Amino acid sequence: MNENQLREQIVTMGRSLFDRGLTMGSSGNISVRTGDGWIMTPTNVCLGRLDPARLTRLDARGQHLDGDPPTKEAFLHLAMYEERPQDNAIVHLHSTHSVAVSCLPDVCEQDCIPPLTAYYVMRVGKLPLVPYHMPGDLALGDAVRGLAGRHSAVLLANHGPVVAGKNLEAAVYATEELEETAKLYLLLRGQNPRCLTQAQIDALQERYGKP
Ligand SMILES: O=C(CO)COP(=O)(O)O
Ligand SMILES: [Zn+2]
Repeated sequence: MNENQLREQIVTMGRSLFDRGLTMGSSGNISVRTGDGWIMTPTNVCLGRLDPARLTRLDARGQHLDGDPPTKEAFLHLAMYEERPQDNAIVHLHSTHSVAVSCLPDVCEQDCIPPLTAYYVMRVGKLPLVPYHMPGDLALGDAVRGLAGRHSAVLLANHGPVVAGKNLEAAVYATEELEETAKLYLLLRGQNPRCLTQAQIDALQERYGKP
């Protein structure tokens, strides 16, 4: 895809996510890696009403080139890209059920949501919790850097998911799968649901690879 197509794709995906209530107000941000840097959503914009011409462009060193000022979490996206050279897009949302899980007192910090379904295992896998820091806190970058090599998705405590994918479509699919599985997890809490076994997980990863 050329740069204009990537810009249009960010706008289309942002509108779709917002229109379906997957993020609210001016929350969330999206980025894609280009041949010579990144295109990101600007800070304090609604993902449902992005202007392709005003998206932020960063150079290969992460410096602001043009467009509106970048998301306050540009450093967090860059930290994740650094650890995941195979990925070219990142989506961060305040999707309600995922945020709810990130606030639970007894959440497992190594893996916040059990392997309830095949598609969750295929698109997300293990989901570590990143300790709470305020949005824009540079400490989030270090925390994510330590996890992103092994995990394509992380959950920021009391905040929301950050999900990488090989392209924007893949990152959005994984974010949607995460949100729906978080919803299932909350529906099933206290009911001792049957999860996929390790053998079932291994078989999925053998056929479809690790997310
Ligand atoms: O989700 C957000 C902060 O966590 C949104 O921040 P930005 O508007 O700076 O992208
Ligand atoms: Zn956020």
